[in-house]
Amino acid sequence: MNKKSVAPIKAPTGKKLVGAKKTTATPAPLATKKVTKTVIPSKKPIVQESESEEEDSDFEEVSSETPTKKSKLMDSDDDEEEESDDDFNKKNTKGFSDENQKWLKMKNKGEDDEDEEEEDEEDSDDDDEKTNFDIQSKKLVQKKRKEELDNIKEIQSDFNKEIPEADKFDPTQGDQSSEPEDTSESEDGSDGDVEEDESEEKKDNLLNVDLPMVYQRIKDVIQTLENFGQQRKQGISRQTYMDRLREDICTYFGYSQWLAEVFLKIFNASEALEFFEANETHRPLTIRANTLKVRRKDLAEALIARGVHLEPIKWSQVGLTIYDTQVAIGATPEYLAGQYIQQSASSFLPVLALAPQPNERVLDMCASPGGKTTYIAAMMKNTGTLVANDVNKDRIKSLVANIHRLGVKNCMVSNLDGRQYPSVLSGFDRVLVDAPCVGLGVISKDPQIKISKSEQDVITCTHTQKELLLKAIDSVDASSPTGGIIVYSTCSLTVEENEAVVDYALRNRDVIVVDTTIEFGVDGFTSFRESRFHPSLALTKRYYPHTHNMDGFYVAKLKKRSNIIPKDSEEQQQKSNKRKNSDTSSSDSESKPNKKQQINKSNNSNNNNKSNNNNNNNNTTKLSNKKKETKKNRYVKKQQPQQQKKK
Ligand SMILES: C[S@@+](CC[C@H](N)C(=O)[O-])C[C@H]1O[C@@H](n2cnc3c(N)ncnc32)[C@H](O)[C@@H]1O
Repeated sequence: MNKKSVAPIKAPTGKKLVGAKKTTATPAPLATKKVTKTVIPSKKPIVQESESEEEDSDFEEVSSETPTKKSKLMDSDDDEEEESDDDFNKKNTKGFSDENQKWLKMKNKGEDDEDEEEEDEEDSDDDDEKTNFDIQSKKLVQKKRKEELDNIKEIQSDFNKEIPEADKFDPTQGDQSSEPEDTSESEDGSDGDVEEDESEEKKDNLLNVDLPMVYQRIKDVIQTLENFGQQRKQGISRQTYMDRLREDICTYFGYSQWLAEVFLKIFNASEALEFFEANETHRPLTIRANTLKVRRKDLAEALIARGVHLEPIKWSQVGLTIYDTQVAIGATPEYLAGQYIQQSASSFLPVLALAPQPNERVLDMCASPGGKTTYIAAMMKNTGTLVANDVNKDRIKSLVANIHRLGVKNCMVSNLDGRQYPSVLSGFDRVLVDAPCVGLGVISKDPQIKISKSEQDVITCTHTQKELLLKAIDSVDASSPTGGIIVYSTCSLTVEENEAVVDYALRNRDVIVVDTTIEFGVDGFTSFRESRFHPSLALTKRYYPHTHNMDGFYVAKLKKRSNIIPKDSEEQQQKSNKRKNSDTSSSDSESKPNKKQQINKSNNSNNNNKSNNNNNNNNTTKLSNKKKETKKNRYVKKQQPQQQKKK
């Protein structure tokens, strides 16, 4: 399978929903007034409206279980497997979108299931109501389609306008930017009135920008960059074109210079444009059926009966994309009964990679508000022990509410800094680190990110992410008969927050990168500008709004090979250096680290390094702080029997 070309969430037409190449229309830019109407076409999904990764934070938290007539609640101990789409096709439902008809067949078509018949009889009273609903639904669909067409016509008339040759970008003619002049350098910065005037002037200027012209120039410059040899103006450097492009991206889409540059480094110019455009539209609204309470097909039938147009997410056994709905998705009896949770499709991925098994010990280190925790519990079939942790006390409330509402019974919640973990509890079979991040994958949900985030935010996050990941690894038992697995994920896209963090873990712990087992996604970077990462980073996966029609995401799966913590790792050296700096009384001779030990990371390598690691244990770096030394040695000792047990 061509992994890069898979579009996992599709519109019922089978076309990718997002991707500027497919349409002549351009997305509504931040500064435009004209093209602001968001139309939900009849066969396009409803979009996610929440402002963050908190899947159901907008929803009322109620834990009552109120099964409806149509929705058969499963006993939470029910051992039934999640259904395949084939099973689903055998079942029936009132038809909605054409695509739904393929997937959910009409009732009473060759069904011989007695229960179904009984249920049909019961439901016959509802038929008139449903017919009425069908008519209303069709009218709504037609109205929306008309609105959509009108909107597209409006956009097209703007963007098909011929750009006068004189207005096109000519790098030989100096600065022709149509964006406002930079008035930030005020003559008298201390005068508040002057500043206010200038800011008003800026706003006015922004509204006067000829956005269609800027957009056309973005396309022209990209075209030139793609055929640079033939199309460049003589003597004009690629950098000049790139600078023009960045400026125009900032003007048109409203990004800070820094952030536009970040994405122009990650993507080539035309892909960057697709990415920026995708961020102007929301991702489809998706829900996850809670298999502790209901099967996806039963939930789908119940929701369809309420006037919800939906489709299964093809690559998931529990996901549904909502295309249109007559009812509030966060207030149906099925929702209140905990049969589903609103969860972005990308949020399924780390849990699929983690693949928790029944009866295991699993830690979700950064768990609130619990979208992934509750999915993990469902995959564990409410058995074993699941520990859900979050440092933020306020967010713990929504975590606990979701745990209750979804009927999770194998979970304990802790409110700690994840970095405390191995010293509080360890020996887990699997750990998920869904790390706090800058959130560059969720710009469509929170457009403020375009201007609010800075390089410093990335640096701060990266630091925490590295520490959390190392502690997550230390919390796992390498000799777990079923696991020894760590999954690291973020909803951000910088290489610093993703591949660089995993590479740091490879250099500091005895772990290897393994396949996520998710069949789609773009391979992680093994090199990025001046950085070089371990080749196995290609096994990690990136997800993009413009490629996969889901929030930007990163997923890496690690397998722990031994419980040994190299004493001369970068991490230890950094700690040691910190201590040296902070404790002037400690002499240099006391705190010098050992020579850096290289761990052989090759997946095919034998365990030669094991003896090195063991030797290294006796070679513990001297610590200036006695207390810390005692604690650390205790930890190493605690780990040794596990290492022996493994062999
Ligand atoms: C991306 S969100 C997690 C989303 C969650 N996994 C879900 O699926 O619903 C990151 C979480 O990490 C938490 N967090 C931040 N720093 C942390 C730390 N040092 N230890 C533990 N949790 C932390 C934040 O409070 C936030 O809830």
